[in-house]
Amino acid sequence: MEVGFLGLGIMGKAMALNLLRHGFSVTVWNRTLSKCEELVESGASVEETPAGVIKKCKYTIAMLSDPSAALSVVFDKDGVLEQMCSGKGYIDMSTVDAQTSSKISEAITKTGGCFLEAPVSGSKKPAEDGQLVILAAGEKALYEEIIPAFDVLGKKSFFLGQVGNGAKMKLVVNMIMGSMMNAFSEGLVLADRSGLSQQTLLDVLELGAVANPMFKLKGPAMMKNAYPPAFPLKHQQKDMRLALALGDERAVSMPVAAASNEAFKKARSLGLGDQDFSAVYEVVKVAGSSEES
Ligand SMILES: NC(=O)C1=CN([C@@H]2O[C@H](COP(=O)(O)OP(=O)(O)OC[C@H]3O[C@@H](n4cnc5c(N)ncnc54)[C@H](OP(=O)(O)O)[C@@H]3O)[C@@H](O)[C@H]2O)C=CC1
Ligand SMILES: O=CCCC(=O)O
Repeated sequence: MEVGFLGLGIMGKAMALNLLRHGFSVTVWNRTLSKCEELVESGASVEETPAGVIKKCKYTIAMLSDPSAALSVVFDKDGVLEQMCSGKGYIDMSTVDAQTSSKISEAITKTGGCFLEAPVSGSKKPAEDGQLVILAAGEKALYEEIIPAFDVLGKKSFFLGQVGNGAKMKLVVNMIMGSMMNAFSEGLVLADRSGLSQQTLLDVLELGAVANPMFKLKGPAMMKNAYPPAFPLKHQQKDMRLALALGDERAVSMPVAAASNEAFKKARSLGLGDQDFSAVYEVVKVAGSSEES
């Protein structure tokens, strides 16, 4: 199967490499074209524009940073729309809001092409290992056609109905995850300031009802103040912001998420946006220092 791939960041690179490893013929494009080199060494072809990729491939996947990037790659000069037509499918796996996804869907559909949104749960390692959870919505026929690629990229795919439902599901999941990361950070600080071993806290958490892969994976690095980026903090803050906007729309009060968003914003303002989202721990630590015992 031949697929195009737009966006070779942390996730896109891992996903495109995975497709290549599984025998897919992959044509890539990235805004910073030099990032395509590693993919070429692994057998990918390169095009110089998103339009070039669309022209060449029946199916094109995008994995871009945020709504503005997702829109720009579709609507700008040399973008997706210039070559989109009947018989082609566009699958946007970026995390965006439902409005962005619907705008892209409408434009693609007007050309006769098919659209699927398919954001993912799971980070750098699951992307490398083909263990993502795919939250698809949009054109069911395209979903069925692209399943061979989803089977390589993920351990489970959900089809959630109309465009927007995948985006919303992803934002709800990441809103919960961002709030959990803040609560976890507060717990690490509280344990430390109470004279408890943080490692013992991790061991206790691991055995109880709140055990989860995120605490287990991130905890040891956080204890060493290390935040190698798997999920950049700036993207987690974008997801909190978009989830809060969804809450505004639906009149859902989300004080925990709102407070977590503030902590992520503060972390960004301190220059931690490109670190892993667990770097919010730095903000929680400082906030926890304001009253000395
Ligand atoms: N990292 C993670 O754990 C996960 C991330 N996601 C989501 O996946 C998406 C990608 O994340 P990730 O790979 O981590 O992000 P990165 O920041 O590593 O990569 C972002 C990609 O978007 C491209 N890009 C940014 N702005 C533009 C623009 N204006 N025009 C064209 N291309 C642009 C970048 O190009 P360039 O190289 O030129 O900067 C790069 O290819 C995001 O929506 C994120 O929320 C979802 C699940 C997990
Ligand atoms: O959007 C990023 C999600 C990261 C994860 O699910 O671990």
